[in-house]
Amino acid sequence: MKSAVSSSLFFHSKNLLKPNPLSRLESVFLPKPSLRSIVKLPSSSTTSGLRSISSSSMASSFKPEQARVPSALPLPAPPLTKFNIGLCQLSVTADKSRNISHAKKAIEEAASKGAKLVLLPEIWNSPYSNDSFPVYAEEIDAGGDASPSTAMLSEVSKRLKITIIGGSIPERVGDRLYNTCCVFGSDGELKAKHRKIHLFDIDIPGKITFMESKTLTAGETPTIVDTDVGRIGIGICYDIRFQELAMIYAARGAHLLCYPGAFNMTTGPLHWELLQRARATDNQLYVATCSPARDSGAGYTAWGHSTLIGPFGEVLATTEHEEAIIIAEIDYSILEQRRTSLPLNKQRRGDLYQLVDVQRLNSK
Ligand SMILES: NC(=O)CC(=O)C(=O)O
Repeated sequence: MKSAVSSSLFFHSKNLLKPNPLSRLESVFLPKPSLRSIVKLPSSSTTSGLRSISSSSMASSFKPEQARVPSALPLPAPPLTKFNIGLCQLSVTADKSRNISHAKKAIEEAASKGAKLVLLPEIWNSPYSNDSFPVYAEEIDAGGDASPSTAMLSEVSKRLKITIIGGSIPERVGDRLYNTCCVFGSDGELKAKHRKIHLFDIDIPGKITFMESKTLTAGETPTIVDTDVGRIGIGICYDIRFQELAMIYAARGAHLLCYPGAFNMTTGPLHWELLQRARATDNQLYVATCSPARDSGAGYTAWGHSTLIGPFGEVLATTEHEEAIIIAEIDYSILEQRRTSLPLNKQRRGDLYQLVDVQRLNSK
């Protein structure tokens, strides 16, 4: 078992940031002529045979508003535009009460460094294994002693007046187990619960075999929640591979997608950052992820590399595989800027394809 947390175990992201590419991106945006010329092409002009774009022709014949069914909601005005997010990349042990007190101290440290939103890793109160899930599972809806992990999250979010996306823990409901993320508002109330929709069943011979479906049941609904720090869509780890979920959240007006996740040593190096940047770039919103720290002696070795991605696909803050607390700024005013400069939402071809949000459609 690892020693209890001390603040020296944690690092401010500034020490660990990769060179911030935003400055490079700004220089892409600042000379604006190239982008302006794309947007301002007169509707009659063509370049090398490419069809020109103007919002009037798109609205009439390309039907961008019909590319999302029901139509996409406008981006809501967030309660605040700029704030700090804290990503707590935590070590996880077999000692559940240590994991809970460790997470509590990390949240307190993130808040003391200015985080108004804190994100925890996937399965932070238990080892990530099918043998452990039933043993560590909690009855979240019962609360109190039946769910010490979420009782802690509720207490700390209320005391510190912050929003917490509580990573995930194994949840028991009758004879079923779920991989569940709880969102607590700054009043300590449980605002939303996301049960991992896509179970992680993988078999790459000689590399990694893991079947979550041996013990877990898949969740049934996408989860998007209005908080003090904006509208947030939730996915857990493998959920990030399914772009339709992220597209649905974007069409419902999400500012930020949060994915607690524990990628592994086979897929992590190739896919983890790629998927985060893809979800952010395609949907022109922020994406935040949080992994457990790596424990090479564990049955399942997590890749680490918790990250914040901006709406142009830029890595704003990241870390390696050790324990870390990343503190990074989110600025929602960038969302409209990016969407104005690169107006994907006005350029979709609703005449050629449509994304159907089944839940929203059926609730009409
Ligand atoms: N652990 C997961 O849920 C997902 C993962 O590791 C992968 O998709 O790869």
